Amino acid sequence: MTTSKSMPHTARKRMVIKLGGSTLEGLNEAFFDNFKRLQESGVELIITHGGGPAINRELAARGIQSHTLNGIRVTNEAAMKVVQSTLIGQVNPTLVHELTHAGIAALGLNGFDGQLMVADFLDQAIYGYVGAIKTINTSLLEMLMSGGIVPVIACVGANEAGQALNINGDTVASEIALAIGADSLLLVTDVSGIRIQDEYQSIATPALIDQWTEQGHIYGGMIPKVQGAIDGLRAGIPSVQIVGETLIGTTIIASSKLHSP
Ligand SMILES: Nc1ncnc2c1ncn2[C@@H]1O[C@H](COP(=O)(O)OP(=O)(O)O)[C@@H](O)[C@H]1O
Ligand SMILES: CC(=O)N[C@@H](CCC(=O)OP(=O)(O)O)C(=O)O
Repeated sequence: MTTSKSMPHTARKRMVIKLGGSTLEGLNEAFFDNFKRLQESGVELIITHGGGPAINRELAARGIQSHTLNGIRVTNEAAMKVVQSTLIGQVNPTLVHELTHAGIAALGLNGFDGQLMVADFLDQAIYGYVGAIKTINTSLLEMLMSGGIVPVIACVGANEAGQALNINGDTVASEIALAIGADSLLLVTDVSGIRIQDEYQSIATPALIDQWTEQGHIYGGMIPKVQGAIDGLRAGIPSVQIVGETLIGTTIIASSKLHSP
């Protein structure tokens, strides 16, 4: 991905928080209050979100088949329309409303808005209408954050021809975090981190994650999450965590950090 890389930012901390579709419907006021407190303590926030369960419901209601490959939805033209209308038309405004209700100035966005996420087909023959991000309009995000507005980003990209492309929410989160030079990335999901043989792991390294994935302990929707986490970490995001609604979970650290004295 190339990106209109942001200028080095001020001393304010920046955090990207991705809310998984699996959690969105169960989040309460206390959860959103955490965000308000973070913002009040001077942290600049960007929220990104998925919406897998809501998309599944809409697809089922219309009798449209879809399946996933390594946690990525193989998206045909009909499914793409449903993904676009569900994420942008339903999930995003609901979340913006909840944040507004918690006293946070929030603005809903998707890849079309201000060319926020320009994408190409990832591999049309395999995945159909799935996008890979080419550029991110970081200036737009900078402008909003400097005005105290929290961007709330739906994971729909647009190609140069104006075709909507479906991008996994975890991928969007890590790419946005990288592009704006976030100090930390939080992937909030319906489990308290990575669970291996019934035990939640408080720490994971890329090497362990590779091993767990090969052994089949990490599968489905956890795959793009750990992939986004590792890619982000390797590209320079200082802290990446996969957490549940209590915001406690697995911290992923580079192996070198684990072994350094
Ligand atoms: N090792 C693992 N630890 C925890 N969850 C895992 C693991 N492997 C696969 N999963 C699955 O990943 C799911 C989270 O991914 P997903 O459903 O896509 O969530 P989200 O909507 O938050 O992105 C968990 O609910 C669980 O079913
Ligand atoms: C390409 C791809 O996989 N897109 C995802 C986008 C939504 C998403 O990521 O939602 P979660 O956060 O709930 O997983 C999908 O169609 O389900």
